[in-house]
Amino acid sequence: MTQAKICGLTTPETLDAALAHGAAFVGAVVFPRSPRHIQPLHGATLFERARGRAGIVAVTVDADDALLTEIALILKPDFIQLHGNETPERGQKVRALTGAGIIRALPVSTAADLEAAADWQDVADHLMFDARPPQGSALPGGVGHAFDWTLLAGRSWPRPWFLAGGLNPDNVAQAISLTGAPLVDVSSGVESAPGVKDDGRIAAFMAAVNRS
Ligand SMILES: O=C(O)c1ccccc1N[C@@H]1O[C@H](COP(=O)(O)O)[C@@H](O)[C@H]1O
Repeated sequence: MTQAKICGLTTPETLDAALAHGAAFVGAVVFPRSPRHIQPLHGATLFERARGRAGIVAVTVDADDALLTEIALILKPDFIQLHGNETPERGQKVRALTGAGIIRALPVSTAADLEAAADWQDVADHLMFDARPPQGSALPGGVGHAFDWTLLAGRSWPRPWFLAGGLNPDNVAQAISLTGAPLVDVSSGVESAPGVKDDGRIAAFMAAVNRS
């Protein structure tokens, strides 16, 4: 059965909705340019209710050691999601520095982009295939952009993997059926406006995943 991560949660109500509907992972985005940005201290208070009920993921973009240390000590995530230009060597260092598991987001627009997965097989606990954002995008993720899911059809990967990018309650069942994704990740597709999560859309997304 496919499991889901609901990302970019910023309120107790929407975090509770994600947990109540069975999200296996919940994400806090620590990236000031994002409309979903949360300070580690605020995130620690908010996400404590999820501890032991879902994997807590801190989404970071080329974060420096000082920020990663703050996240590790204060938010205490189960996983750090690397969503920037981090190398596998940097991934090893982030694991050692934070003690958290590693989710590596890989931007995809063509079949060649999938080859980067091999570089991460000894470093990442989970891979995440996310759409490469359109040129000029202010964010490397969370923009509701999808890639050609058929690129993943029939492929297998050395690590459990997430499908991300442009998923929503109306298309997630088709995305799972085409790709066989064991894990899916969503942010803007369960919002009513950028950064504003919607309980009803979270419920509908989870229902579609749970039916798949
Ligand atoms: O959500 C963000 O604001 C964000 C910022 C910086 C890096 C990653 C971000 N989000 C990640 O992107 C995926 C896909 O987003 P969407 O569903 O297409 O909106 C999201 O789930 C996060 O993991």
